[in-house]
Amino acid sequence: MGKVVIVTGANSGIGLALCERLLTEDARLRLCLACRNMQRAEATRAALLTSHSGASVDLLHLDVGSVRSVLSAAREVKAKYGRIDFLYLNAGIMPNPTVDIKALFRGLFSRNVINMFATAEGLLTQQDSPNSDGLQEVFATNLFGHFLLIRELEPLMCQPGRTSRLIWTSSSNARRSAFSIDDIQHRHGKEPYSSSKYASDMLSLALNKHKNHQGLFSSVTCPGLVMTNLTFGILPSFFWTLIMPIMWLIRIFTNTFTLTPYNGAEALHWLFLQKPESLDPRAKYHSLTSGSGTNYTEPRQMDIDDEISETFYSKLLELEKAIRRKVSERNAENKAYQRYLGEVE
Ligand SMILES: NC(=O)C1=CN([C@@H]2O[C@H](COP(=O)(O)OP(=O)(O)OC[C@H]3O[C@@H](n4cnc5c(N)ncnc54)[C@H](OP(=O)(O)O)[C@@H]3O)[C@@H](O)[C@H]2O)C=CC1
Ligand SMILES: CC(C)=CCC[C@@H](C)[C@H]1CC[C@H]2C3=C(CC[C@]12C)[C@@]1(C)CCC(=O)C[C@@H]1CC3
Repeated sequence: MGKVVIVTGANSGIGLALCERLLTEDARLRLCLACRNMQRAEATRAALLTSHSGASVDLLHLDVGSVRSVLSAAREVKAKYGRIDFLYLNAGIMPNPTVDIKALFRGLFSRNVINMFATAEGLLTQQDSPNSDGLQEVFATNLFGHFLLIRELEPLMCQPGRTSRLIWTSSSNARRSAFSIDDIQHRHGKEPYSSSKYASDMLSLALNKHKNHQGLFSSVTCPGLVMTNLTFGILPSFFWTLIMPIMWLIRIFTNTFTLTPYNGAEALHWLFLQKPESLDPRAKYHSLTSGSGTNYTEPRQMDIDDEISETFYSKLLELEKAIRRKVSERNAENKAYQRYLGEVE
């Protein structure tokens, strides 16, 4: 049987390019597109089948930012597949971004310019708010929903005699100083995106420590700067049109400007071809594109403290317990209400 690969956020950008690349790599793949918008997912499936006729492409309804949706999607996966070879944790959001234009101009004339373009350090802030589960939206989508999905699918991914892989789409914007262990959801700061991506780096390390002996391996990737819906949302479209030639020029000097989703998916695709035992759990695998347009993958060490990563993992397990309690209370209330309706009717 072909490998089972699930990709979250598969209907656009890097996720979609990855699906294209995986189907080209392995025609026997059983690919599952996990998306929140089924209309867009259907269109994506049709497009993939046009270029890869005969491929096996399933759809899964998953809003990774909603606890209820994650639990129901996980039930569907468990009923449908006997195994999962790869789970790509790719869906992500950056709501209400603001670019500090002054800092951008200052940065342009400083020695830090390359680092600024590679990481957006000091340039970007976002506004976040709580969702209907009471979790901060960015944390819920970029991190916690994926964590809950992993927890739900652990029985399928930790089977004797088999290995399963988790591959996160992190970012060069992930920064230790944006994350606080006392505010893991980033309720009080202005860099929820950076915090959530740093959180995924730490979680990956902790998962390797706790799950490698059960055959579950986790890796972190950075796609570089890619022009997708997410990045187009950062600045007005006329601005992007104006600076696009400059972006292609900068790319000659900055290998992190991968720019196209195909290039950005390089490390995600490369990891698909590697044996998990050969990978470094402390490395982030970067998609890079040289000035001449050649794609390659390079591991770079992550700035993570083992103790904080362990504390973070414990905090996530605690939060999971609290959320599950809330869900079962909500279910009990709903059942009681349904019973009451049945009695009065
Ligand atoms: N573009 C870049 O430069 C970089 C991107 N990344 C990361 O790459 C990943 C992919 O983003 P990218 O391709 O750039 O951007 P896109 O906006 O094109 O893709 C994001 C995908 O995530 C999906 N998504 C968002 N929220 C949810 C949700 N609640 N449930 C399910 N799916 C959801 C989107 O679905 P929908 O179409 O319904 O919105 C979309 O398919 C993200 O994690 C992002 O943080 C990392 C570094 C750089
Ligand atoms: C003159 C010129 C080229 C201006 C563009 C400035 C900024 C809009 C970009 C510079 C670095 C970029 C960047 C990202 C978004 C756009 C920039 C801030 C990301 C934050 C996008 C999402 C990520 O995960 C990482 C990217 C790092 C670099």
